[in-house]
Amino acid sequence: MTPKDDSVTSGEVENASEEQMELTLRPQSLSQYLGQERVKKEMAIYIKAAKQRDEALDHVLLYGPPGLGKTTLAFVIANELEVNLKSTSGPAIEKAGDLVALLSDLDPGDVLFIDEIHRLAKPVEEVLYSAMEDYYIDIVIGEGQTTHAVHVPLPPFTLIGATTLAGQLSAPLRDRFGIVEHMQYYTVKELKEIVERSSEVFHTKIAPEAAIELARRSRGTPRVANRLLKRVRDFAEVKGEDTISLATTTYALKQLQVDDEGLDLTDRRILRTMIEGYRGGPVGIRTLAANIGEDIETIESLYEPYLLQQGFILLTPRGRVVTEKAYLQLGLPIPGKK
Ligand SMILES: Nc1ncnc2c1ncn2[C@@H]1O[C@H](COP(=O)(O)OP(=O)(O)OP(=O)(O)O)[C@@H](O)[C@H]1O
Ligand SMILES: [Mg+2]
Repeated sequence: MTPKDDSVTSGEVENASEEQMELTLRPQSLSQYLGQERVKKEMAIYIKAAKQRDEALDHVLLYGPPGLGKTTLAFVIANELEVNLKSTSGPAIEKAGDLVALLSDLDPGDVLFIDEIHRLAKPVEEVLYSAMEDYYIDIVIGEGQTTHAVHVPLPPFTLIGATTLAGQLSAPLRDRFGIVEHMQYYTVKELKEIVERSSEVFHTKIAPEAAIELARRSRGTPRVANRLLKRVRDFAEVKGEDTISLATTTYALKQLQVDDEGLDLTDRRILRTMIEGYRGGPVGIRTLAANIGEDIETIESLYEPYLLQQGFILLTPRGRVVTEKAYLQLGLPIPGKK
């Protein structure tokens, strides 16, 4: 089996139909946006203050693992500010000129959303510094003898940057965000509400205990919860159930190879490789990535944070090590214990 086959709980968007699903399910306002209570409370205050002063909201950096709702929140913020949002991503802005075009097209107070902001090209990032700090850009036009600098003033705007790897952001860029919000994994209770809201949107019914089970096994991630819900709904439909039951949910999750802690094949492969190949670690990220055939960024942004948060692995100065909980989860004997 290739690593891509087990993407059922990966946080990344799989295809166009999933993107469509996300659009339909996306909350529009802060009140519809479930969970992330601390982030919401802070943002509500900053948004209100900016509106009262009739100023652009300070620049916002949203960071956290994939599928936790960073893009969704950026759109919600723009809605709440009652401004337009232009959306792009780090790798999509190839030249400084592309950024200038985007920025000069904004109306005062508008939001520019840059996803994967840690992947901006350096020259583009440098242009962003003065744009963020003082709302202007200096660009050089022409070649050789005819070059001259042009000073382009910009409308006051809000940059919302999203990243799964805040550690890869340069200090000067990071420092220019007045508001930095760390997105947390959702609680089971919050995910249950998300599952219930999504099933309403899908016009399906789900038993409360089935919703809890899905929530428990969704790696704290709304995108995963929605995706599992969709698959479980298929199983229920084929069985002719009109309300998704707990039994069908458990059965479907088993077929999808999602275990009782919400770990998928890749999670388990990571733990197994560390245990069987490296006596539980420490293992460096490169070694691990090469062994399981995933790229480093995916392991660092997607798999590792959840395994850490759930206490299956620990980070030590010499690399990651597995904990006893990992042995127990895989049903393997703990070394040195009878
Ligand atoms: N707070 C929430 N309440 C309800 N649904 C949510 C919430 N956050 C996210 N979702 C759902 O999860 C989906 C994924 O969220 P989103 O695309 O915003 O994640 P992301 O953090 O931007 O992920 P990535 O890092 O991969 O870009 C959304 O389409 C939405 O349906
Ligand atoms: Mg996103």
